[in-house]
Amino acid sequence: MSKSAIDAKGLTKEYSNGRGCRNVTITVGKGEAVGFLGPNGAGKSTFVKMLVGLIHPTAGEATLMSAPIGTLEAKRQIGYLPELYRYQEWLTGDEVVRLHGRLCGLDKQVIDKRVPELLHMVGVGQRGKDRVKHYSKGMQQRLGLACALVNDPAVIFLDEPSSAMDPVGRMHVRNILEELKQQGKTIFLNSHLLEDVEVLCDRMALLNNGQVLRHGRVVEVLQKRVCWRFKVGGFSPFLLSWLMDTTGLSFGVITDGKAEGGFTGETGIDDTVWLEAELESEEQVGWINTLLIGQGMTLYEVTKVRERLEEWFMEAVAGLNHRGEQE
Ligand SMILES: Nc1ncnc2c1ncn2[C@@H]1O[C@H](COP(=O)(O)OP(=O)(O)OP(=O)(O)O)[C@@H](O)[C@H]1O
Repeated sequence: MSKSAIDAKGLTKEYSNGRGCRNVTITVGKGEAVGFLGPNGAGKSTFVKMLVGLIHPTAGEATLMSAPIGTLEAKRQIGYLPELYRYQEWLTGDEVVRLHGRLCGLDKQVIDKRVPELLHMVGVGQRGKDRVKHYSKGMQQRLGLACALVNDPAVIFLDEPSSAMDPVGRMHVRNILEELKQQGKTIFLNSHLLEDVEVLCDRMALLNNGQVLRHGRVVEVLQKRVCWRFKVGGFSPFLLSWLMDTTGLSFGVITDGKAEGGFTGETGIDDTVWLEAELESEEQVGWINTLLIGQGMTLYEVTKVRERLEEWFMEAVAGLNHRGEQE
């Protein structure tokens, strides 16, 4: 039995206008969470639609829990929350989830037990008695999550699951996904919320113009660049250029409020600042400390700052020829 939940080889969908998703090869282990990132129009939804069997690939192949995509065997094992899907607005929330349960072939006893539990879990609760036409967009997304989970799937595909939600709703969804991951579910998350990907996902792939540009384990991607911050007193612009010349490193001065007592660079009214630099090794920290103290500065604090996924993303897509939705 394969250890991978998703195994795609050269999966391609070329729409008649030449857009879509090209030659994507990706393996996701059982119980792993993977984040699929990319600018608007990069091909994320297209890739997921192929995996869940909604559209046919024009080339390549893939399996889900060892079953070829598009087959009933594969579909039985997945849950799918499409992006901003509109549910039957004449039904109540409770009826919508029950309908999904029946479409999945669940027994009535299972549906009777599971639907109220799910509505409670996703935060729809008693609003499940209201018609969907009275739901906000965020509430519809909560309902969609309940629908996606009704068959207790092994692999869950979520396309921007909390894009219409307020911050409290987003945190709620993140907690639900963390809980599902702890239960051993495989999660495939398309998201622009990089913080969610950073917190939740083991691995990530970055798509641009339909192709995977970068991929890797989230911790490894984020550990490649490590910045250090030094809080120093007695600072002056002259010392900054001296420091850069001596070390050959580039130092930034943080003045945007992250530092206590920002450096104005003009009058030296407040000479306590945070200096930030990307270092090649931890050994350089001691060397810089010695240099700073040697120049008469007071060293208050040294901290390691991991790169955030958001910064990584901005850097990865900067300067790219991203076609997006343009001609
Ligand atoms: N049915 C279709 N026919 C033709 N082109 C399409 C179709 N669906 C999507 N596209 C195009 O394929 C490309 C990929 O679209 P897709 O929706 O997969 O991107 P995405 O990464 O999910 O974007 P977003 O982040 O905005 O949701 C886009 O250029 C889009 O315009």
